[in-house]
Amino acid sequence: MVKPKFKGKSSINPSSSSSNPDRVKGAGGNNMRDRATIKRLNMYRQKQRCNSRGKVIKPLQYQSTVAPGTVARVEPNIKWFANTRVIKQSSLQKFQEEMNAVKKDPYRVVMRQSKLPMSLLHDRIKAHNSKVHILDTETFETTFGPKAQRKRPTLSVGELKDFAEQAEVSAQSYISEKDRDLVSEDSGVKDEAREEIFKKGQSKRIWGELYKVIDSSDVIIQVLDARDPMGTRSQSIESYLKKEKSWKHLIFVLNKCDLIPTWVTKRWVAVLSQEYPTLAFHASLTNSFGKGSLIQLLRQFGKLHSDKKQISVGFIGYPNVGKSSVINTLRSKKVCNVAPLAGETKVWQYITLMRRIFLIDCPGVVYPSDDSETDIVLKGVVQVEKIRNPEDHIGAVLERAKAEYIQKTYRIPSWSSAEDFLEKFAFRTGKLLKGGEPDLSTVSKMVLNDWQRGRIPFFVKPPGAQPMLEMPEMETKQEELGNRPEAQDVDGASSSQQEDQKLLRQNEEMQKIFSNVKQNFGKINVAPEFSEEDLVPVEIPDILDPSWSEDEDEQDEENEEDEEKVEEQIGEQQEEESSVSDFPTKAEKKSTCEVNKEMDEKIAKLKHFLDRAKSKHFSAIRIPKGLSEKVFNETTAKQNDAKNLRLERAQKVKKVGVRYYETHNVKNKNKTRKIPLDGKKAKRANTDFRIKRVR
Ligand SMILES: Nc1nc2c(ncn2[C@@H]2O[C@H](COP(=O)(O)OP(=O)(O)OP(=O)(O)O)[C@@H](O)[C@H]2O)c(=O)[nH]1
Repeated sequence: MVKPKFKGKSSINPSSSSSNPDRVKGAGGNNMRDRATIKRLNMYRQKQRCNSRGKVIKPLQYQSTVAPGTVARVEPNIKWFANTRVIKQSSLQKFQEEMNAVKKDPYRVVMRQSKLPMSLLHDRIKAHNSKVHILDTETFETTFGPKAQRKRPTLSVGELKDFAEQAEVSAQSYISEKDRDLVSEDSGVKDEAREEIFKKGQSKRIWGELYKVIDSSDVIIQVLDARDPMGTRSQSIESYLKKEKSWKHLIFVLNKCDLIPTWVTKRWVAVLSQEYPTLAFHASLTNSFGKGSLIQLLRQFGKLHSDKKQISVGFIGYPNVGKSSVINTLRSKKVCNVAPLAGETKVWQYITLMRRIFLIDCPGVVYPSDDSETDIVLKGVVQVEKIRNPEDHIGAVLERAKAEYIQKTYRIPSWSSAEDFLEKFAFRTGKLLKGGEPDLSTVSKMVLNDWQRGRIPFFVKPPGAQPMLEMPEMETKQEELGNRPEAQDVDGASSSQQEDQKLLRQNEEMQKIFSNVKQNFGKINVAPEFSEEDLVPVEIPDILDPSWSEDEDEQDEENEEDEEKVEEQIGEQQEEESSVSDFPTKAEKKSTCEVNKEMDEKIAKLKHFLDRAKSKHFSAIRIPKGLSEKVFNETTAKQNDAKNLRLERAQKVKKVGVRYYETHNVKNKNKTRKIPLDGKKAKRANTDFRIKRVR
């Protein structure tokens, strides 16, 4: 039977176009759009068609369901309000006041912010974004009622005369250079566009990396260069963290403390601690300072976040301040690439410190500032090799560093200008071009390299803050908290009080963490030799007081244990057994043999450090008095022993030699050996020689 032919229009579109939802599967390859996507795309693509009089003749797909001209309304849905809760005005006010107080305190932390209605707080801070809360300040009666009082603008002056005086004063103090809105005539001369190298560390990519690190970290460590902490500090990032990510802990690490006098380190730590907890640090695999304290601090942070599986610690900061070096020091091995060139770290990097603590290295970021090209170069952001006119920046070096240090470092007694200095230096080092011209560019690069690597002693003087040894602020805060009524009335605590107490406990823990961290700055091995003037004799009782040193020793032991744990834990997690063996176990520590061996190693390390420092033209090394005496006494004793031994041995050797040559009448042993004797003769001579010896 013949099948009747279908005469009507088929509802299935046989086209294989990518906009056809009915097309045969596989027509567009494996990556075909699904039916829903095609329908959605078609919906976007459609256009309504109108006739010449503007009447819609082909409405849009969903337009056809409602008659043209109908006012449609979106159906309200209960789901829109699912996440809201109503609270009283007084509760809101209480929350805002108390939370604000906690947020302003750098030593207190609000935990689990995502579970709190923090937006209510932000709403109040950003007043310009929020609605005007008239009812907060004015009652209905006073604003709208029959007794309404007209709101007056608040002026700082009462009379027109005062107002005119104020205007005059402000006109006198006006500085046109600081006026950003000042419209000036185009003189046709413009500043030359900055070279690309001076924009290093400012790219979108680097900022992206920074924000990734901030987002992923629970604790953020801002590494600062001890020589210029304020110049390498970013207050904009700090305020960003305070505003947007205030639940993250921010601490400062003052690195490269070995390049500045100890009293300066102490002052800077005191100054910076007033804003954020600050630790002094010297990053080095063999000779570090502050490693134990930092590890201890991080472990305490780990305990504070016991509800989390692990915590991440992000290291942010200016390029070349030593972020990667600090991480390497904490891990006691080279896990991050380190170089005296800025921009060595290109992308963020995760490193395991312990099973529960991860470190994140971040590329160096240059924060927006008014720094000149010279400032940028001297802060170590630009690679010296890439600078086109290095001699332009030498004047600033000679200005910033004391003439005394320059004289000592380069052995040039005097100079009249930067060019004169460079010429003298070029002649002294023999850096000359064809025809005996001094190679100013090469010597300038040498000076800039020395500056960036800390070979020219330099530091920015700290503001005259009093050394704050015991962090009195912490103590007062502790007292305040202790005196709060909530803290004392524990028994009748309701659920909100319990929350308060939990917060209080966390705060107390935080304070305990910082109060446990004490640093003995006297243990920093300051490398450059500073003049008497720079080594201001500031009284540093904790360095000279023996009890302090004992404390520190104890802490050091604890820290060593910490390090053991770090290594053990890493060893368990990763298969890096070799690093574990670097640290002796307690059983090993007990054997005197091992202790001696350790001491020998330490002495060798110190000697090695001294040699290296000398080879780098450091004119002297400052080692803490107690330590240096101990180590050098031992070294001298050892050297004396070795000398005695050598002498004894030499005498013995001499005796044998004397007897041999005396008895056998051989004038020169070597000569006898060197005489070319062929065949049997040589053999016989040797045999004779042996026989003679035996006899
Ligand atoms: N004297 C001294 N030099 C240090 C110290 N820490 C780091 N350095 C040196 O500073 C230079 C830069 O160190 P890095 O660890 O690469 O610095 P970074 O901050 O990671 O640099 P970027 O990769 O540019 O972000 C290296 O030459 C280090 O040897 C320190 O405590 N003392």
